[in-house]
Amino acid sequence: MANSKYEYVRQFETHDVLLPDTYIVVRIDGKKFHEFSKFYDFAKPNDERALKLMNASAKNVVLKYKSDMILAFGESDEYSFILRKDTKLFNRRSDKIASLFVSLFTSNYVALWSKFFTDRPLDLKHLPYFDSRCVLYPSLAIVKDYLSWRFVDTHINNLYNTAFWQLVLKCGMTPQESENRLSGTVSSEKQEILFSDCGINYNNEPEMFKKGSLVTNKGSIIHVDIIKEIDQLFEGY
Ligand SMILES: Nc1nc2c(ncn2[C@@H]2O[C@H](COP(=O)(O)OP(=O)(O)OP(=O)(O)O)[C@@H](O)[C@H]2O)c(=O)[nH]1
Ligand SMILES: [Mg+2]
Repeated sequence: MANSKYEYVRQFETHDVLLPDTYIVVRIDGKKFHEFSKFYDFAKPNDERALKLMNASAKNVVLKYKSDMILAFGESDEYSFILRKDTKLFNRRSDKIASLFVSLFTSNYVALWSKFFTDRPLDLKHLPYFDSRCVLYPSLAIVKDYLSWRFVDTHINNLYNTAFWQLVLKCGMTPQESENRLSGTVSSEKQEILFSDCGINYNNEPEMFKKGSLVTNKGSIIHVDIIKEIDQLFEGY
């Protein structure tokens, strides 16, 4: 197309190119999923259908960009996609990567919804949407700490939420009473409360709830102890 006198406005576009030779993590997070999960009556604290839908959507993102991907990890309404430090994807433009990942994820989430929520169609006034950001990590050691952070977060949140909701749903406590019961307790005490008050052995809870979900760059979805496996997961990167 011929240049027009308006062409100069292009100069105002900035391209935020991510530093070379640096690991890129794209993290997406459900917007207002507290409300969204309430509207669609997600099971508390973990809805298996919702988590599997997140995993299936993430798997399709991983497979689309598998040669650039090391792995992805998800819990609750969030997913992190960890890219190779030498990726040249979209010339390492941050806006492109963040926006394409989150729109591909969201379109998959919507398209696959009915496969997991078989008797609850999506309501046009309550559609899912996600935010997205690219974060750079300069060394493999820090990338490992990043993944370990998300894994430990999964564990801490899940233990608290499991104990909190079991005390409410099984023991008939009010949310305030349940919060008071758990206030100031460490992990082992929460597990003990779960066992003594609710008859639940935390070790027997589903692996996906306790450990989150990891998508390998071949598209397998696994639930592993990230801290134990951390070096193996990043071997060769
Ligand atoms: N019941 C239920 N709720 C879930 C599940 N997964 C995610 N959620 C909800 O999603 C929220 C995710 O946390 P946040 O991302 O901090 O909250 P948010 O409402 O999405 O807020 P923003 O991300 O800031 O928009 C949780 O606090 C829960 O309320 C689930 O499996 N079951
Ligand atoms: Mg959220």
